[in-house]
Amino acid sequence: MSASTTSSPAVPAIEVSGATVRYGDVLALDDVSLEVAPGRVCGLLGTNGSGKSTLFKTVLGLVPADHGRVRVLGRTSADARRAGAVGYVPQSEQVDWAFPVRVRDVVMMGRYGHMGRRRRARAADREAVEHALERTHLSDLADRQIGALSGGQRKRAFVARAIAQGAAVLLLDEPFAGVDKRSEATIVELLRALRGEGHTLLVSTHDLAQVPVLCDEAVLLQRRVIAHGAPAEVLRPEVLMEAFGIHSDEEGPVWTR
Ligand SMILES: Nc1ncnc2c1ncn2[C@@H]1O[C@H](COP(=O)(O)OP(=O)(O)OP(=O)(O)O)[C@@H](O)[C@H]1O
Repeated sequence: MSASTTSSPAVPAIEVSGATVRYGDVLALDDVSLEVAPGRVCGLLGTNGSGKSTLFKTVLGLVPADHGRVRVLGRTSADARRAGAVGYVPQSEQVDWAFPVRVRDVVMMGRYGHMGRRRRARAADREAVEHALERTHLSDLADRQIGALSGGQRKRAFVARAIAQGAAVLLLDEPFAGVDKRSEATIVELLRALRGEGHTLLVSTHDLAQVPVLCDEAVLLQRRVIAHGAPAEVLRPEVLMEAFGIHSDEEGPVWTR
């Protein structure tokens, strides 16, 4: 399935300009500006609490910015969500895994925007769900309760939901956290395929070794944007050391705080 909402290359897929977000006294984002062009994969890097999830929620319009402007494919966040143009894979901690729902039902949620008010699934919706389950290698687990899956399988179920939605812009909050190497490889392969189909991806990760493999560009966030550019530029040891106190060893970059 190719990206369902296309746009002129001149219109950024994601545009955040001067966004400041507070939770009470906590300043989570401070004057953040970021543009991601359509069809690009952008890695979002930062230590715990640096504002990555807040940035996703701001792009989705779930957390309001005190100042600044957010556009997704030239639309407001609310319009982009209504049009199904933006899909979200949340962090695992943000999901209630005890909620009694089957994997197939989770993936079907991605189709809600395509259904009428009564949310009656049509053949096209069922086909999209089966296709997404196949692409994420979850067809055999489709009738299981979501809470009865492994961490990696759960992640894949949410990626499947975003695929079924057909969103042009996908926001993935730590898709590799807590997944084994096999699920990680499946997810990387999928994300690359989605990129090849013209989707735009913003992917947060603590796995720095994954960034040059997957991403066209990377952003270092520490409440503010510290650096944004090609992975090789952003992952330079001196930039990481200055921003986060990260050093490299023979296995790649290592977070030290
Ligand atoms: N609902 C909330 N209420 C109050 N403070 C919050 C809330 N959500 C996040 N914060 C605070 O905002 C800051 C940014 O949090 P955020 O979750 O965006 O960071 P993150 O980079 O996604 O972190 P992690 O890597 O641990 O997921 C942190 O100081 C956090 O404690």
